[in-house]
Amino acid sequence: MTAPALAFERVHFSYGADPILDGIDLEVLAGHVTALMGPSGCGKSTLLAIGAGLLEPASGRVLRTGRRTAIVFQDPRLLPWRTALANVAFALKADRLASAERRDRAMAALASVGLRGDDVRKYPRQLSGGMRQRVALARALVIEPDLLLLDEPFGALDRPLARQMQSLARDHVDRRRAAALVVTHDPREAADIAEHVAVLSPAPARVTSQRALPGHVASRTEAERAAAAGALTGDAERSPGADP
Ligand SMILES: Nc1ncnc2c1ncn2[C@@H]1O[C@H](COP(=O)(O)OP(=O)(O)OP(=O)(O)O)[C@@H](O)[C@H]1O
Repeated sequence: MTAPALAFERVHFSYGADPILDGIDLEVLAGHVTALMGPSGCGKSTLLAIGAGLLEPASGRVLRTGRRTAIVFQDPRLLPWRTALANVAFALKADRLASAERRDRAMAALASVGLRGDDVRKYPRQLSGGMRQRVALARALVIEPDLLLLDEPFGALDRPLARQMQSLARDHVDRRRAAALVVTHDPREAADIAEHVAVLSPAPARVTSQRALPGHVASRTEAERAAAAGALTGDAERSPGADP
């Protein structure tokens, strides 16, 4: 039995008087990627922020078993006054490493997302949107998180690069037996990266379906991926409030 690395139990949340989450029950398992889907504005980013401890639920519980959580937002949120290298190295600040060690790890994380040479010394404003997003992923992975929360982080990237970044996140989950919760609108992306998929209803959101996809993503055949994407599209269409 795989243990949950993150569990939401009857989580409710409102922004002021607007109820957004209406009793979310969801488990994110160690060693697995869980895709989170649902219509725009239903509360997916809000749920991720609660999972990261950035927002407090109005009621319900959030259980986290790992020590380290990293989150990558839709927009990269880099520190504009630091270079790409310094942004990534800064994430290791709490680790009390020698500065040369911090720098080496940050360089390795940047190399893994394809940033090398002069680019690592550039400031965020000097990088393309896709490069900034890759720096944000490097900053998340460099701390070797037990829990990785990704809010559509590959949207700004072209398809081959997006796939490369997905597989980096996937490798991290497999290597470290980390857990990942990944927001996506794309059933095909979910079928390519996830073991589990949860679909939320429009706000105030509940989990309307949860589906385990067949096998490990690495051994999933093209036909299985296509079938899973088709089933997920069906789930989304049957979700209450979905466009007819
Ligand atoms: N800080 C905030 N204050 C007030 N309302 C907010 C705030 N952040 C988000 N909302 C509202 O809460 C609802 C859920 O937003 P959220 O960003 O969590 O949805 P989402 O499912 O991630 O959307 P999308 O798929 O479009 O990114 C939306 O109606 C949004 O306008």
